[in-house]
Amino acid sequence: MTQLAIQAKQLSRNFASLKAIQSLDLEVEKGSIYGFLGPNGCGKTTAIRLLTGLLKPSSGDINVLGYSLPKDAEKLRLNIGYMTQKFSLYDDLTVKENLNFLAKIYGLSAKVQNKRVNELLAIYGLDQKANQLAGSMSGGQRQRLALAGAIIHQPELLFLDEPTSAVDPENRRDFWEQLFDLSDQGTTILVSTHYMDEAERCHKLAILEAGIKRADGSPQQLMNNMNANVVEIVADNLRQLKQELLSFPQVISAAQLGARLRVLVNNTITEPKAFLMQHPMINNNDELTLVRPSLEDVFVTCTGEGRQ
Ligand SMILES: Nc1ncnc2c1ncn2[C@@H]1O[C@H](COP(=O)(O)OP(=O)(O)OP(=O)(O)O)[C@@H](O)[C@H]1O
Repeated sequence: MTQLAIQAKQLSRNFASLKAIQSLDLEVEKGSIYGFLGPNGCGKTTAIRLLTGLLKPSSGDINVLGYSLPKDAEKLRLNIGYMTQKFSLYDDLTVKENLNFLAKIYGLSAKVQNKRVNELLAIYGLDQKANQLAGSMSGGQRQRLALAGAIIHQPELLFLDEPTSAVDPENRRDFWEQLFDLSDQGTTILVSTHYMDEAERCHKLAILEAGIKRADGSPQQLMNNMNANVVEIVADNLRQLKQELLSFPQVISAAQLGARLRVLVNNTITEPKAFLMQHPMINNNDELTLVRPSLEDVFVTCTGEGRQ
């Protein structure tokens, strides 16, 4: 039987009349990397704060690592790590002082603290920067320090809220390698993102929109279960063609990618290429190819992002 690190049932949180999270059901398996994918304001941070016990739900049940929240939030605290969007670092402390400070907060003994801090400085390539003020470091270095701080006490479960928003693609790639290392060592990771490529790296993910879970599963399951087929068209006058195609109710979205138009056609249409060929703006010389769906296509089909 799969063991769950996180289970939430019918979880909701309102801020006055705003429904930030609505009836969220969630299951995160131990040892997995689980993603929350969604645009700004969809409720990712609110969901994470509920699951860490920092915020009380308006209704619903939460169980994290066997603790019932919000009742057992204090007991849960030592078993989780939380890297916030703003990387909660002390800019006027050095790299090493930041880690030592966090080690003390988590109650590490002096001997363990020294060993753990040196180990983390080495793992995250910060040993040469140990005495530099955190405030003077680059985005990538700050991110690595924030991660080191979040796992100083070797938590079983790690929450990361948009951890790569402030770093370049190379640092993002390296950061994900570090997450896979932690996952291999048994840490369960819940990470929020608005990047499709990051979501694709997760074992499973939930797509959130306006506080509602629109879909969940592994990236492959989500792509297999999509309710649309994807056709790429190479033709003249793609901008006008796009507008024309969007007037068909069967066309979920059309997006220009350089010289191609990527069109999502509802799968109630069994022959999507033949269906599109009927349009007077498409002629026999134009190239129409049925292509594999991407996670972005899934996102577009299950949220309101499509028809614009
Ligand atoms: N403490 C609060 N008081 C009132 N409204 C809040 C509070 N916290 C969040 N919200 C609102 O709840 C909604 C969800 O916000 P949340 O920060 O969870 O989204 P998000 O997906 O994490 O977005 P972002 O990536 O921009 O942080 C937003 O409309 C936000 O304004």
